[in-house]
Amino acid sequence: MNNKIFIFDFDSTFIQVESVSILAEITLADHPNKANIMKEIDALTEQTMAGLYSFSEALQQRLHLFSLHRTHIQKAIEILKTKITPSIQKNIAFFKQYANQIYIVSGGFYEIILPIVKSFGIQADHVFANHFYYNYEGKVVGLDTENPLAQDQGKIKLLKKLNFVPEHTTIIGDGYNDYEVKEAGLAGTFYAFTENISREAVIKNADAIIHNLDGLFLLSDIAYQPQDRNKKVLLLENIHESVRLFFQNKGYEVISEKHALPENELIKALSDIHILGIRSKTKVTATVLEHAPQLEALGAFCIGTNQIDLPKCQQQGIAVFNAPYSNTRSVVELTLAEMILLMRRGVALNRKLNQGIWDKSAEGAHEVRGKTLGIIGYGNIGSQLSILAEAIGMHVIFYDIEEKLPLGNARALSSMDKVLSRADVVSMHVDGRKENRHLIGKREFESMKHGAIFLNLSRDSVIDEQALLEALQSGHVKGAGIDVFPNEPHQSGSTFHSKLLDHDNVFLTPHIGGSTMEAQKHIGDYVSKNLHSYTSHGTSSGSVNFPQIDLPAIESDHRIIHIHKNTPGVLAKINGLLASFQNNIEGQFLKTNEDIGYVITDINHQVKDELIEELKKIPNTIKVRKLS
Ligand SMILES: NC(=O)c1ccc[n+]([C@@H]2O[C@H](COP(=O)([O-])OP(=O)(O)OC[C@H]3O[C@@H](n4cnc5c(N)ncnc54)[C@H](O)[C@@H]3O)[C@@H](O)[C@H]2O)c1
Ligand SMILES: O=C(O)CC[C@@H](O)C(=O)O
Repeated sequence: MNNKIFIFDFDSTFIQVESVSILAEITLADHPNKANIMKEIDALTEQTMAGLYSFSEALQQRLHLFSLHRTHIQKAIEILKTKITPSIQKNIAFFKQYANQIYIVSGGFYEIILPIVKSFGIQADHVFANHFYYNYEGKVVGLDTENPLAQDQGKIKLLKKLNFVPEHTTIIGDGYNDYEVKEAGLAGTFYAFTENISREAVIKNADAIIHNLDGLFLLSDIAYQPQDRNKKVLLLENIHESVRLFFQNKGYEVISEKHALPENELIKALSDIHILGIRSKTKVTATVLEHAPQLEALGAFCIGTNQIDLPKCQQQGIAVFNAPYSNTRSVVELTLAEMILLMRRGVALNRKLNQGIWDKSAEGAHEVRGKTLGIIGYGNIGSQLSILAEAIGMHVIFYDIEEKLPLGNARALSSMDKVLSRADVVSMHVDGRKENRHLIGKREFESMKHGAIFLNLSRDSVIDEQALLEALQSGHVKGAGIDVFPNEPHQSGSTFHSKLLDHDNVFLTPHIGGSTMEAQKHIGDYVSKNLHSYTSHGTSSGSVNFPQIDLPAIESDHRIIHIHKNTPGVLAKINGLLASFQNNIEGQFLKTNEDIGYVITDINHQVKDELIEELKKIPNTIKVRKLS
């Protein structure tokens, strides 16, 4: 329908909330009477939106209840960008496809609305709203009252000026003033939009009630195909709640489980999943991946990715993301705590006291100050531990297979054996690569100082548990702190077995090095943002197995992703096909690694399904996706 005009309201329609309430929340943050003022503001909004009170008076009254500055407006924009109505966010492609026919008409504020709707392809001259006046200090001193939208019946006055053909005009909103446009004969259709709020006075007058944007697509004769209506996310292992909300707000369908799934169940669960989120427990094997036909991206909501078959992911064009630093500090803090506790024979004394035995003695208890800490693996965790250990008076020596800058007074030694033989405390912080399996076994424990403390908060495979047990039993190793185990249970609350249970100076924790509220929230934010950027814009930065391309959100172009085996000539074939479909390339980005090539192409036409099918037929193609 080329001549159709869609007019969208902004507050509580395009976004989930009223921007005036967010502005008030920000400016009144420390105000002693905040709660009452907010109530007054919300009541005024409600009465106006239900058509019971003068719009212009309510607008002025609300703005007088708090004092607004330019900086508050910037802050509000950042908050409101995260509060876009889910079905609107999900259908960004609709706004881009129909950008010339979509208008925003709002009693809200132009300066807030424009930066938000711009990324949906809506142009500045299609946005109508109020404008602030500022003084020289950036303080808001009023509104442009000449603007019809600052006045009563403002939308009607504006629509008269715009002079659209009423029969071709549909207005979509949650307020009585949206309905009034239809009542005045300026729009042929009014849809009450109830995804965020439903008002009796508004819905009873509507041509139809639409609970989300899908309603509009059903009722209007438009050729838009919602694209990610069926995009599904599976989150396992109790990933932070904010991740589920993030994806739901972006319009994905989310399934969230507290535990890991064994291979056979994972295979069943993945049949229609586009994004999988796991932590360290879920084993994503080649067999699992072969049964995940829709999988586009995989998020390890942790540091380690050794539980994932990364080469197989690459072969199947599945991008993998992790959070390389978000729980680093949490692991370091626990390591320090364990080190101190074990140096004081804390486990044994605590156990005795719990049995009712008072054993007040300094025997075998030492300060960590002045002792030597040997770190194996001086990566993110190892190097941060080094700094904090020095701060409490330890000497630090370390070994890493790669050349690393020693921080503070730490000293790099030329072999692991040298570190093991000189350290009072040995702490493992290597990654879980295959070559590190049983890096520490009988010989290595024997080469440690008599009475050393040993810590492993890295990966279970790194040590030979039986050898550790023997070293503890012989007293050669005085104490151990272990956070990672072979055969960790899939689910919290399960029974756990280990050779190391019930030992007097062994401090065991259920793989919680990174499990703090702070770390889990940071991990959640970081990985989910990267997963969404990848599936919606093609941005691969932060991926551990894909060539890194960092791109802005798709503006007005149509974007195609092509993933192929890294062989010569594929790009030429892609471009040949694009030309044969009469597409003009507006931007193209190619990066390769040893195995794959990753091409992102923005073209000037809507991407045809036939083109995608032809692109898939290019030899060595792994995956093709159209993004808008
Ligand atoms: N317990 C937990 O909850 C928890 C939380 C986070 C991370 N981890 C684990 O901790 C480990 C370290 O994490 P990170 O973020 O510091 O990783 P990182 O990749 O930054 O550092 C690992 C370092 O180990 C070095 N290394 C690898 N093999 C080695 C070897 N054989 N000898 C010496 N050095 C070697 C690497 O060169 C690298 O510098 C990882 O195994 C990670 O999975 C555990
Ligand atoms: O939280 C987890 O499951 C894993 C923690 C840790 O081992 C990591 O790799 O980040």
